[in-house]
Amino acid sequence: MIELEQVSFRYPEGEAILKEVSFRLNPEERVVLLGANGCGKSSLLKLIDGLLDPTGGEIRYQGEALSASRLRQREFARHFRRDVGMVFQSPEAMLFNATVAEEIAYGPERLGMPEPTAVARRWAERLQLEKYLATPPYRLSGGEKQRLALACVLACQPRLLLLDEPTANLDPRATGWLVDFLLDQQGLTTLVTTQNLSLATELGQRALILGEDGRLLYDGPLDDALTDTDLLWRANLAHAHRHVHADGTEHRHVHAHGDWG
Ligand SMILES: Nc1ncnc2c1ncn2[C@@H]1O[C@H](COP(=O)(O)OP(=O)(O)OP(=O)(O)O)[C@@H](O)[C@H]1O
Repeated sequence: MIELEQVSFRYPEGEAILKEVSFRLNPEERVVLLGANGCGKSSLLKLIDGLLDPTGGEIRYQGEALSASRLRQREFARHFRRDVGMVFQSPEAMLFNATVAEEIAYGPERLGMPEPTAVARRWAERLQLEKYLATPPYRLSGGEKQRLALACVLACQPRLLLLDEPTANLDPRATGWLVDFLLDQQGLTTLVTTQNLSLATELGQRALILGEDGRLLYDGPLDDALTDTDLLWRANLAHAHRHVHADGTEHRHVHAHGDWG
């Protein structure tokens, strides 16, 4: 469905963020993207969403190279934008309409889907936002904004869904809803970033782990990655802390993030 070949990226005047990253997402795969803060996960999702252009290598969507110039071509842009949806880590970045109802209806309307107002109402209900339909998005709480951002993207029925830390602001009920929703979807490919390794297992079976040097450290079964302390340590996804015993002796424990036992 989407293929990255030796993709490198740097922001203008910045250091290299991603170095020769290659992988392929197959239709209906559920993949979790893991890595320490600042290693380039959000940048990678933005590259796949066509919002940034690689500085090296190539990204292909259904066999066609993705680039700024290709995305200026109306037919391709329409088809790509219809198929691919992304929810940003900071939901504010994508909320700009006057009301929640208009915000959710915006995407379906632009894509020419039938009855965008009814679609917006339905998604507001699913994400328990119906009482805010006439409210400006900026008045919502952090978790409500996150649910609204999800509603906006899901209402467009994407085939490839890119979610950047989608549960960071969500309470357990909304997190459970999202996990169940994603499990129930047929024909959907998902790439999700999370710092919560306990939740990761609910979001995918395959893990991509980015190292702090911008290279892909691991591509394989999530379960295997989560039991590989050395790998997690190298990716800075594990932490160590001291245990002091009653007799005064000490020793260090290594834990994966999200597992503070
Ligand atoms: N617009 C930008 N211009 C320049 N540098 C940027 C920009 N956006 C991000 N960066 C830098 O790129 C690096 C990777 O950022 P990115 O947001 O992709 O990391 P991340 O893995 O998603 O981090 P986190 O887990 O903290 O969300 C960081 O060092 C960041 O400071």
